[in-house]
Amino acid sequence: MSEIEGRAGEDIARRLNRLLAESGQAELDIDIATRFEAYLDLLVRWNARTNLTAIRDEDGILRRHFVESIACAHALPTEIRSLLDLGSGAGFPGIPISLCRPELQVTLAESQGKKAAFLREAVRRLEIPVLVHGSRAETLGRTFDCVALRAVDRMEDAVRAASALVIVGGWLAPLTVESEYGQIRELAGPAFTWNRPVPLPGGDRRVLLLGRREG
Ligand SMILES: C[S@@+](CC[C@H](N)C(=O)[O-])C[C@H]1O[C@@H](n2cnc3c(N)ncnc32)[C@H](O)[C@@H]1O
Repeated sequence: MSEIEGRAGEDIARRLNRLLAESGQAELDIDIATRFEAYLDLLVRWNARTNLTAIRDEDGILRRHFVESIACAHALPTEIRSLLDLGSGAGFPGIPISLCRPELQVTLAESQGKKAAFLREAVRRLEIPVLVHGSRAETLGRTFDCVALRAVDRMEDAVRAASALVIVGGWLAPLTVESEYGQIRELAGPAFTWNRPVPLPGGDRRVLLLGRREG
């Protein structure tokens, strides 16, 4: 077993905490880290027969999906109470956010039926207070304190849809690459003012953008 795959005898919860420490983040309480282990197990098993995420190996999922989503969870404003993950796919970043920020009412919007079925099963197994909306986010009929989005195809449509679902005084939170900052600002429009981008772990100039809706 290579160093990248994990140290011999190291369980997933400990491996996740080691990766978090290596990326400068606080380690998770062992009960939360163990729930991430259950999530990983479910995801890998479903992904073997349903195309939930192109990243299929445990180490890739831990590094690319879990560590980045956990960093996002801790960087989101503390005052928010409701959060929508628009285009959640296999649950990123919404499920890690719910595990790390249990005070939040999290909604996952995912329009593909198989992915939404996976999300419902994950929410049931992990016993997290998360609502799964198995349709397009635009049909939700309500707004949120924060709308996060990550790797959603057709960025123009996604950013416009996400912007419209943020309450006045709330936050638009795209996880993206630094080079897309200008385009996202433009798409969100003049109602938003933007904080300095928050660097995300893992390289590739990945950032969390935080735009506050002023009107
Ligand atoms: C490439 S996946 C990314 C998933 C996840 N956010 C991630 O970072 O791994 C994008 C997902 O967004 C979903 N999607 C795109 N637009 C959507 C919308 N308006 N409402 C709900 N789901 C949407 C697609 O069905 C797809 O599963």
